[in-house]
Amino acid sequence: MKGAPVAKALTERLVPQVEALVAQGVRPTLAIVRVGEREDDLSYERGATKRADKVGLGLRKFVLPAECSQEQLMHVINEVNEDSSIHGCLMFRPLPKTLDEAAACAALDPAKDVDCITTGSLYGVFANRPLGFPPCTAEAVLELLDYYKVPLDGAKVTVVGRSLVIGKPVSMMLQARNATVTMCHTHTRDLVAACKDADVVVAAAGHIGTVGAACAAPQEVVVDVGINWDEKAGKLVGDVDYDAVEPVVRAITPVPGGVGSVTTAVLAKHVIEAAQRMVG
Ligand SMILES: Nc1nc(=O)c2c([nH]1)NC[C@@H]1CN(c3ccc(C(=O)N[C@@H](CCC(=O)O)C(=O)O)cc3)C=[N+]21
Repeated sequence: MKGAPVAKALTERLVPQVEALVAQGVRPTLAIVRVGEREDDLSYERGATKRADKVGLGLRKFVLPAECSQEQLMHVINEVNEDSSIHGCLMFRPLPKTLDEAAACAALDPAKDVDCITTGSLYGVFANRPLGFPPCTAEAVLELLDYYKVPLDGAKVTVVGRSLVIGKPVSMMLQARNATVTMCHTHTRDLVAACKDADVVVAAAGHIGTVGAACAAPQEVVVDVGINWDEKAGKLVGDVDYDAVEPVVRAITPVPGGVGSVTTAVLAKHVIEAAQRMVG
């Protein structure tokens, strides 16, 4: 299951919406806030930049060194908040450990929160109410499954990983679609059994090789959300051992070229919606 056709279908719907806003004198604009040079952040930034070009979004990049102070970061977030030509903000996470991530997230104007980093938006996801936007990556997982007509109602879905960025919210969103969700993590006793028994496995652990050959079964649809830098191979890889799992399972997403490309399309969709709401 490649991401490109899903992203293309989404993008095609977005272009006329951007044109309509531009005709009203508003160019929907995304601010990217990046601290440091993490490979997964840089990958997202490359993808988002290409997507912004395709869709016709404005893009403003705010880059700080990994050793920056909390004050410098807060200053940037404030600048994003105050600038009325910016409609949405994506701040890459995790931030370096020296920074207070929760305080930085809380400082963003909720109206510009296109990736669900503020508490109100998160509440919306957990309460299944349309407040703000869900995380782009979590929504991308659902867009991808819908595009490829993978049934969710009553399906057994195993989510591997419990982060606030992806594992927890995607679990809530799958549950809202009436899936029976099993959340697995580092202390799960039998990850292999939880995966082998599932109709859908969402791998979002953030570690290379979390889902290996032993987890694969013929009925499984595997969505690999991981973006890891493989030092040995010198390339980006997911959480799933693709070569070992792919021959066994019903379907699987590649990395790169899977969820990531859909994520950038969802991000563009959110920025446009944020701009539409601000125009009124
Ligand atoms: N607040 C926050 N939310 C995130 O969702 C988040 C984050 N921080 N930090 C970094 C990771 C990583 N991530 C990616 C998303 C898309 C691509 C993407 O578009 N990938 C292209 C390839 C782009 C390239 O590498 O040239 C693809 O898979 O085809 C990559 C990585 C989201 N993350």
